[in-house]
Amino acid sequence: MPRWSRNLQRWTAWVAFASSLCWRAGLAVQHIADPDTYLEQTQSLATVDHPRFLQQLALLNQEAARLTSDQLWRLRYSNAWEAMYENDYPKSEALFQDIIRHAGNRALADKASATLLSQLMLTRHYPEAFELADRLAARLPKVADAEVRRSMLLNLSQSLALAGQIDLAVQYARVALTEAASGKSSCYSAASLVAGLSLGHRLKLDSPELQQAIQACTAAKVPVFSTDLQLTVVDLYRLAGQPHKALALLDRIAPSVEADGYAANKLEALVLRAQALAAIGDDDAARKAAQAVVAMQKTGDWPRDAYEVLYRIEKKQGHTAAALDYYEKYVALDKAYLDDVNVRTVAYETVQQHVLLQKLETESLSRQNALLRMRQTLDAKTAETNRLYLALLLMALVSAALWMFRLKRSQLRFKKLSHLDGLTAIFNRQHFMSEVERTLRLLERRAGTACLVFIDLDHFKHINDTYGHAVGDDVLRQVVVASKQHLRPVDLFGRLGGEEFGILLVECTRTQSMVIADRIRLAIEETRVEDDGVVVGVSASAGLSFTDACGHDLQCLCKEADAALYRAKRGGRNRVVAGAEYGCPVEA
Ligand SMILES: Nc1nc2c(ncn2[C@@H]2O[C@H](COP(=O)(O)OP(=O)(O)OP(=O)(O)O)[C@@H](O)[C@H]2O)c(=O)[nH]1
Repeated sequence: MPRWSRNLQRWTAWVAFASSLCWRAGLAVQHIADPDTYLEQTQSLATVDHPRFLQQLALLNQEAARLTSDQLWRLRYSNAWEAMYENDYPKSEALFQDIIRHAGNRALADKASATLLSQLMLTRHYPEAFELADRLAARLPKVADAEVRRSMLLNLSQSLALAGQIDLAVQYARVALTEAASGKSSCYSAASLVAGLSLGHRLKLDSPELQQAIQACTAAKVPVFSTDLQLTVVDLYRLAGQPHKALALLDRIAPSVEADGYAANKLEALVLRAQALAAIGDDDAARKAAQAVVAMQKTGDWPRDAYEVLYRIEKKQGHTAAALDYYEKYVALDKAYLDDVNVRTVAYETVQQHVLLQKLETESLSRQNALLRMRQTLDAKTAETNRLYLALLLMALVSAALWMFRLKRSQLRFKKLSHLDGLTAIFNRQHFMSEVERTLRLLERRAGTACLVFIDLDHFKHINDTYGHAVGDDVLRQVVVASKQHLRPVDLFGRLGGEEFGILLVECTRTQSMVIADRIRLAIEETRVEDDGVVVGVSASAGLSFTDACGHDLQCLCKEADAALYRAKRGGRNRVVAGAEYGCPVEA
């Protein structure tokens, strides 16, 4: 079994370690003159000089009142890191979450997210870890800070490798390696790449990635990582069935393992030694090494592999009871390991399904929104079209009403014109007669009186013949104007034809009618029309008939008025003659 796959705790521990080492170590600062520098310098001491880190952190917490809001958030990050270091995971998680949600400092929130991811993996909170990994992966393209990016890339690589996503894990590690700016960061990134390849069973003794990582970590003087990579080589010898080479290398790096004082490497070296010794048949030495491992740690992957070595040795030597005891212990720890692998895989798959579902829901929601927006646009367009139709309808209605109004007006005008004489604009014969008839009917009902007057211009032919037809027309118009001046609105006035006119004087006695008719005659006589300096005059004869003689019979009235007119002409013209009173015409 490759060492990376059996050793989650070991890997997560050094990823966190690598993340913390990213912070530049500087000179010691004894007092807080510049809080920004002091904060940065304190965090850089976290792994290189932990007691001093604690001392400075305490001072910073004492002086918290002097810090700005942003400095307080950075102090909170150091407090969270310390809580994580002390295995107070609930406290560190609460602090990291608070920074992620409320710090308002994007770079600090990203840094906290990356560190929290490493903690969630370490504490086996896989669903939360993979959800956070998903968010970090989405956030990664927007992260500009090189150190925060590397921390995110390393943690993503680790968590994805442990979820069985080797391709992605290797890809993230390669990106981190490409972006590595310093010797140390090259070492961490190259080591991460080796870890990913090893977990995916893709690492060989001659893999260039392994040589590159060893060189990078040796050059950068990161002994813990150099030793760790040498242990990887030992493991590859073991897997390749070369236990002697494995033991030789273990002997060579033993001083470094001791000098580093890194417990995980010590345990790893012991397990590998036990396995190699067992492989060459040195059971006693193998037993001793394996027992040293279980003495140091009771649970986890190292004791599991140690128990396996012990079980095989006891079995080989026929110590059935001891073999069974070790076997049970080995199986229990192996089951725990396999369970953990399953939990990781299921957690990763569940998170991916959840993310997919969320994406689908978001897509479906955005589709619904688009549909809603289209519907709203359509509704707005329909409303606009309806308004347009309404406006058009209104315009059509107004136009129709206007057209009808004009039609009616012109109809009325035509009707009025059809009632009038074209030359003089008084009633024409037909309308005059019908109006006289209607008025007589009204008068008859209330026993009113009326006088019908027929007027005929004298020798009008002579005027036409002498001065022309146009002068004759002028004379006709002037005669009408002069006559109208002696009529009331209630009286009816019409042109009966040629130079002949009719008047109905309403509610007039015989005497009053005679007076009015004579005034009209005089007015006509006084009418003058000028033509090229020549003054043209005219006279008229009139015949009257009365309702007191004819009753309200139009025919009788016409006949009597006509007869009276005839008599006026015969009598010498330019005069008014009344119709018979009981048949006797009276001459005015
Ligand atoms: N200028 C003009 N002349 C008209 C019009 N209508 C009829 N006349 C003329 O009026 C004249 C009427 O002539 P007559 O019927 O002989 O009557 P008169 O000449 O007036 O003679 P007495 O009625 O007997 O006095 C004719 O010459 C017609 O041509 C018109 O609208 N305009």
